[in-house]
Amino acid sequence: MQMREMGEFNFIKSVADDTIYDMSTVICGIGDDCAVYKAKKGYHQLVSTDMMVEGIHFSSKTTAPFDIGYRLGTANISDIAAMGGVPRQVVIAVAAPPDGNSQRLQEIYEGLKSICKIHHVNIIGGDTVRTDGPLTVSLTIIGEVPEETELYRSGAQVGDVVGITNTIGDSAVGLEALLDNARGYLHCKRVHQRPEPQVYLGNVLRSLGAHAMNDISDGLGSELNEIAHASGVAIEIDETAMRFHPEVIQWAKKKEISPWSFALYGGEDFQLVFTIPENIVNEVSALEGIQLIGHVVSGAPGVCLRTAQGEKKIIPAQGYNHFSK
Ligand SMILES: Nc1ncnc2c1ncn2[C@@H]1O[C@H](COP(=O)(O)OP(=O)(O)OP(=O)(O)O)[C@@H](O)[C@H]1O
Ligand SMILES: Cc1ncc(C[n+]2csc(CCOP(=O)(O)O)c2C)c(N)n1
Ligand SMILES: [Mg+2]
Ligand SMILES: [Mg+2]
Ligand SMILES: [Mg+2]
Repeated sequence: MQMREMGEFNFIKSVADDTIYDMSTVICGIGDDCAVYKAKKGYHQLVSTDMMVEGIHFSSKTTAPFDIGYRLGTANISDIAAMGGVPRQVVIAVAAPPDGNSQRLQEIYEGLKSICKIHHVNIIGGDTVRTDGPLTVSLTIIGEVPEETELYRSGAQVGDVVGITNTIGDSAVGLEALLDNARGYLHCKRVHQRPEPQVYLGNVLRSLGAHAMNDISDGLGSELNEIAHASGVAIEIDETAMRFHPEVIQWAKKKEISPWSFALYGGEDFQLVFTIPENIVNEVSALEGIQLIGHVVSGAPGVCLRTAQGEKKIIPAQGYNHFSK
């Protein structure tokens, strides 16, 4: 059924059930002028918002409707993870073309509900409007973190070790493989379509005493530069320390480019990049899904890659930029 046949209020009704996955915090969900939730004493509230636009963040070639909702959830949950927090509540806004299929939107909600269920995040409200432009979905998320323990981009200190969670560049390879109709590359395609936010590792890193953290949405080059500039430090990444997923290496070889270009400038991995003091390096490196890849050093704020031959190459802040292409 087209959205114009279904109408705004029937659409809202059709997506409003099965949206609360942690009853203990919600006083009023979908249905009134505002949602009402309980904030926990002794915690800071975290708020962030990220949207997805058809043709920019997804297309019918790259992303099924379910996965649009899933990735929208991940992009937002990931920002809470990047502060060391726990995600709690979301509100979603939808701008839909009137001749669009309501079933497709309901599938987007199924994807969003699926990732929210995993992380016990409640969908407590939203907004629905018509647009003559592309389908646009926007999510605002609320999370919490024990007060004064949240991790900022500005916390890196000279002497810290730099790490990431899991592997990166995977999503960008997945996107290229999907756009090229390449066979295989199932891991990378999966990461592009259903990335997993790193809430658990973000919280473990915070409780162990990490100094700074950021999530990788635009590319490691961009995120590391954000940490370096916010903290007023220089960051050196060791070229030989990074382990890439075998599919990333295989794709990079096929395209005759370095796997680093996917990791540094690809984006949408939704892994975490962080800095930790020397005294917790052993504990952190014993965690599953952690790679230590560099150091925080003194010097003018910026990021460089130390090559196997000992050369220093500057890593520019050149991740994905919506207005640079
Ligand atoms: N249009 C805007 N108006 C006000 N603040 C904004 C706007 N766009 C972004 N911001 C703020 O700018 C900061 C950086 O936003 P950005 O979207 O780059 O966050 P990010 O998590 O690093 O990246 P991504 O969007 O890729 O997840 C955040 O504090 C965000 O709230
Ligand atoms: C069809 C299609 N083409 C290109 C891309 C790549 N892409 C779009 S937005 C973005 C950065 C994160 O965005 P934001 O900063 O808004 O969080 C990236 C890497 C894609 N996902 N789908
Ligand atoms: Mg953003
Ligand atoms: Mg972020
Ligand atoms: Mg974000």
